[in-house]
Amino acid sequence: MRTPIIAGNWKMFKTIAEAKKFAEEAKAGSDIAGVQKVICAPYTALSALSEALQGSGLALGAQNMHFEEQGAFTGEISPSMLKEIGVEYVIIGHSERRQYFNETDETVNKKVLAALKHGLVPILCVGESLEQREAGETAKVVRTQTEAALAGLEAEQVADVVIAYEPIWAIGTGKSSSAQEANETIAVIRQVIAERFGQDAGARVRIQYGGSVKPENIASYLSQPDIDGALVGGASLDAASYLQLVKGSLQE
Ligand SMILES: O=C(CO)COP(=O)(O)O
Repeated sequence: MRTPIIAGNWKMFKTIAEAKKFAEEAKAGSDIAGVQKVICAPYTALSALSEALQGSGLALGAQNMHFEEQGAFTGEISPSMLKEIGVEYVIIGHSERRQYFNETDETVNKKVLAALKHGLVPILCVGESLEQREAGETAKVVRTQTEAALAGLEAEQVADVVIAYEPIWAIGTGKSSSAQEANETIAVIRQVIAERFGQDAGARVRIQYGGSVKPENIASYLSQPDIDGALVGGASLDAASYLQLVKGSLQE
C-alpha cells in the first residue's frame, strides 16, 4: 500500500511573512493522518518555514538545487545547505526549469543522485509538451525522461523516489488531463521502472499527477489505481485550499 503524497509547489510566490501565515493556518489540518503533506517553498522562505511548520504535520521541500557539494557556482544552493535547514524533499526537473533554465536530462540525473546521497527525497518531474502529445509521443517522452533521470540508481533508491507526471500543457492552464489518461501514462512510467529496476521497485515507487489539480478534481485522480498523489501549483497557495486537497486525497 503506497501512502498518498500531496505536495504543494509554490513556485515564485510568497514572502517570508506570507509563508509563515500559511504555516499557521495549515496547523488546522495537523490531525489529518494517512497522507504525506509537503510544501515546496522558495529558498528565501525555507529557513523560516522550517520553524513555522513545526506541529503542522507538513514536511518542507525545495524547488531545485545544484548537484555539487560546494564551489564557484554563483546563485546556486547545495544539497547540504538544504539539509541543514530541515528540508526533506526537493523538486527536480520541473518543466519550468527545463524550459527556462536549461535543465537537461543529464543535470536532472545528477541532481537526483545528489539528492539521494544527501538523504533528500527527490520529486522528479516528467511530462510531455502539447506538440509531443499531439504527435502521439507521450509514452516515448516519459519513458526517455524517466530512464535518463534514474540512470545509475540502485533499485532500493528508486523505490524512495517520488515521481510527478506533469503534462506541460496542463500546468497553470486550467486544462487538466483526464484522470484516466493521467493514469495510463503513469502506468507507463511504473512499467518502465519495473522493467529497469524490478517489480518491487515498480510497485513501491510513488507517482503523482500534476497540472491544474484543484480541490474539486483531486478525488478523481486519487481514485485511479496508479496515481499516488498530486504536485499542485496554484491551488496549494491558500492553506484552506491545500488542506481540502489533502482531505480530498483520502479515499473513502
Ligand atoms: O506545475 C505544477 C506543479 O508543479 C502544476 O501547477 P498548477 O497546479 O498551477 O497547474
